[in-house]
Amino acid sequence: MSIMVQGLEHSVFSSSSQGSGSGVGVGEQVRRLLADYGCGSADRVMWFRDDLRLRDNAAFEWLCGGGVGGKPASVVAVFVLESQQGSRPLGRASKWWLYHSLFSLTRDLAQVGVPFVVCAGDSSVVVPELVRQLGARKVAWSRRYHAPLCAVDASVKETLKQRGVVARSCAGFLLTEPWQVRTNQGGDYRVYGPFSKKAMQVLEQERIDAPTSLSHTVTADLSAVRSSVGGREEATMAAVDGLCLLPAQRGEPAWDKEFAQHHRPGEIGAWARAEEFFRTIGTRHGDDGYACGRDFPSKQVVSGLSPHFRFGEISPRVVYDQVIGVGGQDALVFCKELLWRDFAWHRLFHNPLMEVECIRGEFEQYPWARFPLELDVVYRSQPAGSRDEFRLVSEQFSTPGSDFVAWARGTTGISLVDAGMRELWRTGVMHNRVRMVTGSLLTKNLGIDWRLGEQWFWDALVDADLAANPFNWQWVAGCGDDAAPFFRIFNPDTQAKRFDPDATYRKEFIEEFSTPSYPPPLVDLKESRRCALDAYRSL
Ligand SMILES: Cc1cc2nc3c(=O)[nH]c(=O)nc-3n(C[C@H](O)[C@H](O)[C@H](O)COP(=O)(O)OP(=O)(O)OC[C@H]3O[C@@H](n4cnc5c(N)ncnc54)[C@H](O)[C@@H]3O)c2cc1C
Repeated sequence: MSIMVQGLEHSVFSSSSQGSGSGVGVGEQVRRLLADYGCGSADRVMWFRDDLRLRDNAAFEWLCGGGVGGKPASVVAVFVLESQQGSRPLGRASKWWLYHSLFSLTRDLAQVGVPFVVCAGDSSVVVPELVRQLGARKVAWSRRYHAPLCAVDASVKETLKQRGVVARSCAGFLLTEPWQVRTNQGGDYRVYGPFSKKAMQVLEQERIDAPTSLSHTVTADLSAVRSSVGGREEATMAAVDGLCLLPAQRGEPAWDKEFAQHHRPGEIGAWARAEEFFRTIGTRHGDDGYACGRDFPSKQVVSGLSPHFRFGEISPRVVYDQVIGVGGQDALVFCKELLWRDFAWHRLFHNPLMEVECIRGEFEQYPWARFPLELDVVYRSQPAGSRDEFRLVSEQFSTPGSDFVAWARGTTGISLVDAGMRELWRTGVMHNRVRMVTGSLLTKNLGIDWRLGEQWFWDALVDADLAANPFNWQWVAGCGDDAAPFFRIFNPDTQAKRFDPDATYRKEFIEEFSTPSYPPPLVDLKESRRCALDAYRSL
């Protein structure tokens, strides 16, 4: 299928490698696409994926280094919204983020005169074809670590190699690559404690071995880069629009109306947030420091960097080095949190089916409620506050289904859970402690399969991450690697008393907090806890 977008009709390719529904082959589609951008030829191609930044981007730096025969190199950048089998389609909130991040990168690339080709399709076909038509001799990208995506990259590399094109992949998405941190026997880690200890040793060794390469003042020598054709910013913007990443472009209600108040996607936004965090980690200590304060959702002590890491707008190594350099307990605790991200990817690398299968196989027998999740129905249901309409929608579901809608829309009558789910809905993020509490209520008190919660978070989080999301859901449900023991069931009321003692957080997100219109609890916490433990013992 090819669609018409503000005069640019070639940005969405058929998912088939053979051609579009209109019968035009990929080769012809790419030719037209490049014509839209006015791109004739280029020496080099940078394939951007989850590394939407120019600073501290090793692949981009490598590509931009040196010219060709004494002349500056000409570089074309490309981003493909991948549609091939095996790539998990982005959730709605992530699409919102991507839209703005691509705009930001478009502007940054335009400033250095690099044309940025944006399209959708099967990257294993589109990228080699684009390289061929441009006549490029060098291609670079940042590595990724999920098996189906690794397979795509390997196939692209092989195709390019056969044509004599040099393809180089570089690290940059994580602090440590999943195979870098190994047990003394050479195996992978399943427990976080020893993993983080070893990972910190690896990072320290890298710092000793190559101190200058980690200074992070190096950015690509952009003066050596000149586009042979000049930037076509408008063409890129039209192509980004053509991807239909925003709810309004798909005719959905404006669930994103508050997002821009909370987030600034893109490299500049990532640095603004990081610099603010670098200032606070060195100046706030004790109860208000990161180590203690990070568990309190109303204290603004966490970094808020997760969506920026997710889209690679800032490198985790820059942040790690800067924070560890501050010294002290708060800095150390933060760096260890950052290593949970690496651990999740380490586990996904060794368990590519983590999103669909319980790591601890016996949990497949747990009697969790499962039902087909129709996210559109949840989106159409009324937000909190309109109970009558909400009931109308939930009547379409079985009891567990309607419980799920109540959970997703923040109308369970359990205040910390409702505040978290409404925070997620309104802002696209949720505080970590509240993610744990909401996940526990869904899987243990409401008895609903963790995979349904994972899907909702995948759709609603701007930081939805291929590894961190299923990894943490399995952690909460008790069936994952180094997971919370099943019998440790969070009591949301006790958690609220402890971490939101004056209800500041709950009042921020629940307008009708403590009023008669706030619903009664959907579930008896004690009784449901007892049922969950009985079911667990029967495994
Ligand atoms: C059920 C559930 C689902 C989650 N889904 C995601 C997800 O899809 N994407 C995601 O990035 N995080 C996820 N997390 C982890 C965590 O909640 C977020 O990383 C954190 O809330 C982001 O806020 P921050 O950047 O202010 O964190 P900070 O406290 O400032 O931490 C710094 C960074 O460390 C990393 N980090 C911290 N905790 C974790 C963790 N438990 N697992 C992995 N990385 C961590 C993140 O990259 C984060 O940005 C999930 C947690 C739970 C319990």
